[in-house]
Amino acid sequence: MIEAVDVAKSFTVRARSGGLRRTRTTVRAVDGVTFAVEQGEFVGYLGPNGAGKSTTIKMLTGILTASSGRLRVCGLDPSRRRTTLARRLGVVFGQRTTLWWDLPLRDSLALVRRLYRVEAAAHRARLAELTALLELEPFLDTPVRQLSLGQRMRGDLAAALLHDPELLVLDEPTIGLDVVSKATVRDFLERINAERGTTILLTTHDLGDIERLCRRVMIIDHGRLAYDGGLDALRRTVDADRQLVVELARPGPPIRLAGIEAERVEGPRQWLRLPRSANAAAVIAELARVHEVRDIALRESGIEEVLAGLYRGDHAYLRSRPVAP
Ligand SMILES: Nc1ncnc2c1ncn2[C@@H]1O[C@H](COP(=O)(O)OP(=O)(O)OP(=O)(O)O)[C@@H](O)[C@H]1O
Repeated sequence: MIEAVDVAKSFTVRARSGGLRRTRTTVRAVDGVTFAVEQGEFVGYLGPNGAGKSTTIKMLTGILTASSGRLRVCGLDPSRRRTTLARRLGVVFGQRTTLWWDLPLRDSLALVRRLYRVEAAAHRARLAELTALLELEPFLDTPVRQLSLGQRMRGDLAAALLHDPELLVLDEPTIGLDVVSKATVRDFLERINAERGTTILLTTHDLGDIERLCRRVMIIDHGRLAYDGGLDALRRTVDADRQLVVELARPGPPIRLAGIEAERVEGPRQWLRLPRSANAAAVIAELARVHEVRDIALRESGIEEVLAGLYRGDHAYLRSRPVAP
C-alpha cells in the first residue's frame, strides 16, 4: 500500500541575520526514511513535535513532492498522480475540516460525493452505513459550524470514507475529543480496519489511540526512523526494563555498580535503569553493601516512559535493542 525508499524532504528557510542581511538555511524535515505498509495494516506513525510526521503525510498524499527517494502509494507516485490517488485515499487532518462550514453535514457529504464522482446508489448505501457506524443521524441537518468538535470529527471521517478508499491517512484524529468521542472514533477505526480491510496510517500523540489500535508503530525523530516494529515487542522491551529509585543518606556522585549507572541524580536521590538481564535482588543487596541507603523503590516502566525517553533524544536506549524489519 505504501512503499518509501530513502525518502527525504528539505525546506529552505530564509531568516534575518542582523540588518538587511538574510541567510538561507536548509531544514531536513524528513531525512531518508525507508518503510513499507502492507494492505490491511494499522500502523501508528509517532514522534515528537517537529519530527517530520506531517511532512511525511503531505508527501504520501501528494501535497508535497519528496526532495529525493522513491515513494509509491497504492502503486502510484503521489505527487505525479495526485488526482488518481485521491480516489483511492482518504485523509483526515484533526486540526482542520474538509467540510463546508456553512452547509449542513448532509449537503457537505453530498458535495464530497460529487467531487469523488460516487454513484448515487453506492453513495446512499455508504452514507447509511457510515451514518449508523458513526451515529451521525442526530446532526446530519446541522450546519458544520454548529457541530461540536467530536461531531465534526465524525463528519470528517465519513467524508474521508464515502468513496471507500483502500488507504486512510489520519493526522491526530482524536485531538481535543472527550473520552466518549475518542472511544466512538477508535471503535469505528478498529471496525473499518477489521471488517473492510482498510489500511490505516495514524499519526497521534494520544497513547490511548496507540495502545488500543496499533499493532505496529513507526517512530520518527529528527526526520529519521528511530523504531519500526510491533507495539508488543516495544512494550515487552519496555516492560522488561525497571527503574530503581535510590535515596542515599547524603548526596554523592552517580552510582556505578555491576554495569549499571545512574541516569539521573537529584541531591541524595538517584535513578538507575535495570536491564532485563539484571537480578533486582542482587543489585539491591550490592547497593546496600556499598552505599548508605535510606530507601529504595522499584518501578516498572510503561510505554509512556519509553516514548518520553526516545523523544528526549535517548536514542541509544532503543537502538541498543533489536529493531523489527
Ligand atoms: N513549509 C515548511 N517550511 C519550512 N520548514 C518546514 C515546513 N514544514 C515543516 N517544516 C519544518 O520541518 C520539520 C518537521 O515538521 P513537521 O510538521 O513534519 O513535524 P511533525 O512531526 O508533524 O510535528 P507536530 O507533531 O508538531 O505536528 C520542523 O522542523 C518544521 O519546522
